[in-house]
Amino acid sequence: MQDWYQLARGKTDHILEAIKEQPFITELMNGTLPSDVFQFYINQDAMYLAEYKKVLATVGVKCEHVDDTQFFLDSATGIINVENALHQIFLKDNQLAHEPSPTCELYTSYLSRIVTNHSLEEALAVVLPCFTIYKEIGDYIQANQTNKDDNTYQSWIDTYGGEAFAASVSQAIAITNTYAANASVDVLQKMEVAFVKASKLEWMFWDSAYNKEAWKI
Ligand SMILES: Cc1ncc(C[n+]2csc(CCO)c2C)c(N)n1
Repeated sequence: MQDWYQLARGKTDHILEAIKEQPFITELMNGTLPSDVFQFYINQDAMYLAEYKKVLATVGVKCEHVDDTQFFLDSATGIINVENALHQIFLKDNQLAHEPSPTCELYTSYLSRIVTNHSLEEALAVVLPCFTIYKEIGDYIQANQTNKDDNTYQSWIDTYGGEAFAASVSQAIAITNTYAANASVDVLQKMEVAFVKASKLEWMFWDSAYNKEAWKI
């Protein structure tokens, strides 16, 4: 029998395929992504992560089982360690922006609204693409690149591809599947909407970085 994640993942095939074709991803894989574009991304991502770790901590607090709570609190702490290390390598303090782009604002606000005002099941669904899409894209880049010894962005790629990150992604999927197994048809429908929308926002986040998205006014 198909579990909830397999079903929801199936609804996002077109989004994953579109992400793999984004110039941000192809140029990151080739090592040709302009450094100012990557800087923009890392800068926006630092602001995204500052919100996302609070979102994960909130999901943890809402979980019913102590192990699930522990998982999300550990993941929130992990962000501070792992992602900050990446930002230290790639983020240049001299030209830091402090205003989130429209897409960064939209994504973090959407996550926060669902996690704060909606069910635990929708909260689990909305935070999941952040784990699963980075895992799929990390693995995709590692499998298709031909320049592992000579890519400026290799430490970013290796953070999300490979085994260490895989265990945490599997656990996030398993927890979400467990709660989905007891959810009503109505809640399952809402979980799918949240999962698909967050997946689209992952596409938009890379797109907005590539185009250095600014506020129109
Ligand atoms: C926009 C955006 N989406 C997802 C990630 C990846 N990510 C951020 S926190 C986390 C969970 C624990 O590490 C993961 C996988 C990112 N960096 N930026």
